[in-house]
Amino acid sequence: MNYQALFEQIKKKRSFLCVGLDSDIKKIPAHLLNTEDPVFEFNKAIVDATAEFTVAYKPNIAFYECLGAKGWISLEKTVNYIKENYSDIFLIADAKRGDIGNTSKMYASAFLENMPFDSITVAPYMGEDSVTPFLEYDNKWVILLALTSNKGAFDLQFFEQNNQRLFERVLEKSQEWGTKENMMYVVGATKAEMLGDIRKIVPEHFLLVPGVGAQGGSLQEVAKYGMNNACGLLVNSSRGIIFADSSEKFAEAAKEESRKLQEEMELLLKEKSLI
Ligand SMILES: O=c1ccn([C@@H]2O[C@H](COP(=O)(O)O)[C@@H](O)[C@H]2O)c(=O)[nH]1
Repeated sequence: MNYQALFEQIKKKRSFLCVGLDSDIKKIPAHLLNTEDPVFEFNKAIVDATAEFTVAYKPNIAFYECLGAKGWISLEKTVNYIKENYSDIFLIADAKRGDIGNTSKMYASAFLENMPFDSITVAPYMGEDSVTPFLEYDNKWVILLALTSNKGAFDLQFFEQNNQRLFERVLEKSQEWGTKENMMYVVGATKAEMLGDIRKIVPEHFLLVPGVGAQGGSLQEVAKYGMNNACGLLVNSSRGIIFADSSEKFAEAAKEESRKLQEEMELLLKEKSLI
């Protein structure tokens, strides 16, 4: 999916919601645990309930790889199900990979070639040769960690030299590697006040913004400082949607939570005259 197609999807759905499939086996409703593949059954129900309100899904790979081979099978079934049934939805592998070039190539092949992901999150700290192998695929995206939502972001990402903070250096330097057509950045919703500074460096790029919902970030603040003329935002909520309820009604609850976020997003898109 290219930049314009993603913006078209946002306008069509009146939403810039990304639902995070952090499908922790320990939190999956009990009645699903005696099915053959509880994680897949859970994801399928969540996807069917939320697809009308969302433009992207983001399985966090940790919740699958921790289950070994079984987890990889659940992940593969999930992403194939989404691509087969909701082909317009943007798929993000939240894998946070990046290694020497030779190894990054293998990670890129795993997620962008052998699985139908549109994008993968990548850690930038090994530099250009660790990132560019992910950029070799047409219509696929790298989502580079820039300013993360967690407390530990203050340990390194605000380190300043020559009046430039490390996350700003990441934003600036990486523009030599990719473009707004194949690179996005992760910026945590918990640091929405930094979005003004971030937009000075990357005014047009899409930003993947986790941290609303369970981490307490504000959707309104994110839109206020981060929205651009193509929306330029994919705002993720994982636990706040998928674990809104732990009973047999979990999918209805997820639908309701994603509907609420979509309705707020519709208002924000209207305020900016994008729809
Ligand atoms: O800075 C970051 C980068 C990634 N994440 C991931 O996003 C989701 C957030 O989940 P919630 O349940 O909505 O808090 C999760 O997969 C994180 O690993 C992030 O939160 N912050």
